[in-house]
Amino acid sequence: MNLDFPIAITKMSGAGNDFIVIDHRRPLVPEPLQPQFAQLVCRRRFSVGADGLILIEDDEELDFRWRFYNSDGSVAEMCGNGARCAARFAFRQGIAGRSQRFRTVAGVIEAEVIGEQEHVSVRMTEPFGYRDGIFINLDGTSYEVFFINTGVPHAVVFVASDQIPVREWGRRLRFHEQFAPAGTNVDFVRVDGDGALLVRTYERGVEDETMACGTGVVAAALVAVRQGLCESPVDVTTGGGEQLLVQFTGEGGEQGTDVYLQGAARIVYEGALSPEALL
Ligand SMILES: N[C@H](CCC[C@H](N)C(=O)O)C(=O)O
Repeated sequence: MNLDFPIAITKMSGAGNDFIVIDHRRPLVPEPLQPQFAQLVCRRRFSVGADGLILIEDDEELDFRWRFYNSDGSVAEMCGNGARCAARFAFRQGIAGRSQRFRTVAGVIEAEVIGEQEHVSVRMTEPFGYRDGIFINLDGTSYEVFFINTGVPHAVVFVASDQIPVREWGRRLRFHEQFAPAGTNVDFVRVDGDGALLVRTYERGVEDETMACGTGVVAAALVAVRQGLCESPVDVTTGGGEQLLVQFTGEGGEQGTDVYLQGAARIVYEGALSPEALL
């Protein structure tokens, strides 16, 4: 790919959901090449490796806008963990202050960079499209599957144990006709006695389990509250073992409003891509 190397990148981790973030206010990768660029740089072991690519760009009225690509090169409307990382990056680069507003395909995201502990809180887009009463057989047992869009589509399944075949069951639901043609992310949720959640997620566009999914833990919390299984604020342990906090007003489901996601957004390293990162 004939680009203007070296290309400065920042590798970030939002609770184990990892991203390559690039200051793209000076266009470096032509738009038609961006999906392929995302696939190549997100390829683990052969390149940087990540669940997604975030390009930060100027916006006429907001602090910035972003382009978000999954590791398979597909564009996603929103990414909760990626939004937290983008806000931390923008603050560190002087692109925005601690309180920020930026544009995504799903809508305008408000973010707050909190203190020095690398924590960021983002206000999510209003959830919509809540569905229940979908029963799907997974292991000889019929599970009720809930659906809600928290910026991207999510199917939510409550399980008694988190020791389940996330990749196998996740793929079956991700491609299930109930969620065609857009497909969906899939969240497997165990509710603890104290009303905390453990959430393991199969992500559309990564096509594997990720260590955390921000819109996924929000979907899980909204459905769990709607089902009377817990109350906001909801502590969530993610598949990678890190903690995220979801809080909102209202009864959950798509009646959840003022939805916030908070957690760490870590800067892992800063570096520069060489042309060999795209072979
Ligand atoms: N893979 C998702 C987008 C990223 C969501 C996830 N990483 C998050 O933190 O919300 C999709 O294509 O719908």
